[in-house]
Amino acid sequence: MPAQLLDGNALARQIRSELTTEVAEFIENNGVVPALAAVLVGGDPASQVYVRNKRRDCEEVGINSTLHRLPETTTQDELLNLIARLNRDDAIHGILVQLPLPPQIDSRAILEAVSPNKDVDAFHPENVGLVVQGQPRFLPCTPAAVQQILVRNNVSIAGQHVVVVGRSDIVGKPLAIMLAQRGPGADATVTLCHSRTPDLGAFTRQADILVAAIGKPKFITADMIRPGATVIDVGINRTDAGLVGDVDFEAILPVASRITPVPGGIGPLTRVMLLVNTLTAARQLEM
Ligand SMILES: Nc1nc2c(c(=O)[nH]1)N[C@@H](CN(C=O)c1ccc(C(=O)N[C@@H](CCC(=O)O)C(=O)O)cc1)CN2
Repeated sequence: MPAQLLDGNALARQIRSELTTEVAEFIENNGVVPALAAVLVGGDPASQVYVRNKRRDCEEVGINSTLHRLPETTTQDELLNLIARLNRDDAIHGILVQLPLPPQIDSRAILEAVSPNKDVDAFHPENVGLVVQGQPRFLPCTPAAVQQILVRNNVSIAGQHVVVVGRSDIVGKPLAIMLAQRGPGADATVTLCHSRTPDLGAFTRQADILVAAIGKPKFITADMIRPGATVIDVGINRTDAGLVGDVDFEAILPVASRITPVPGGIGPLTRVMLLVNTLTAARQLEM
């Protein structure tokens, strides 16, 4: 039997509908509309699509969004000035700086300049530290999307062996920590693999749940999957053949028990988690 598709689009729709109610209640109780400021530097076509979609999602659930579009030549100081202004603006609850930033800008310095209370991507070191300590203010969006797709599809995590391939600051590292935490949606045994892991297949074949977050098209092949495993594909690679994930979807379909598609898997849920964090930020700031 082919693997069950874990449909990120359908789940994202469901969570947006839940959020629409929660946002309306928040507005009624506080007389304030949650607001996200999106910062887009340069003309990267994919980033433009992601930001446009994030703003459309905001509109759907009743969150205000503003777009700060800066040219490719923006300097570090210009961007820092904008962020300082958004930090001070009481009408803004969440700040999103779309990555990647142009090479003249030190991304780390920019992400550290965002007020931790408005850091709805959870990239600020203070928020990373809180995630590590199991006391998150916000959960990072893509790792939270992976956790939600598992939890909401009743995939057992506790006691399962999760193998995460990819050690990025945005996905692999925080996800490994979140799934290994004590508590609901976690309690997994986690192995974090990366480009220097020898005999990667020997690790991935032990996975009850395999998460691919390497950024290489179709890198995970069918022989690397334990029959019956759940496969979560975080990759979004633009190739001549279109948008493909990090796993060889067609070949893995008959081997896995569940799999996320690309597109339509983790991507749309990542955007939903930004909405969740923006509402959380508004609740915390308007308390
Ligand atoms: N500030 C941030 N920058 C970036 C992040 C992030 O979480 N915060 N992650 C990625 C890009 N990203 C979010 O910004 C993102 C990528 C893709 C999708 C998505 O919905 N993908 C769709 C396909 C859309 C398409 O046609 O390209 C899907 O998978 O179905 C959402 C968010 C880097 N930057």
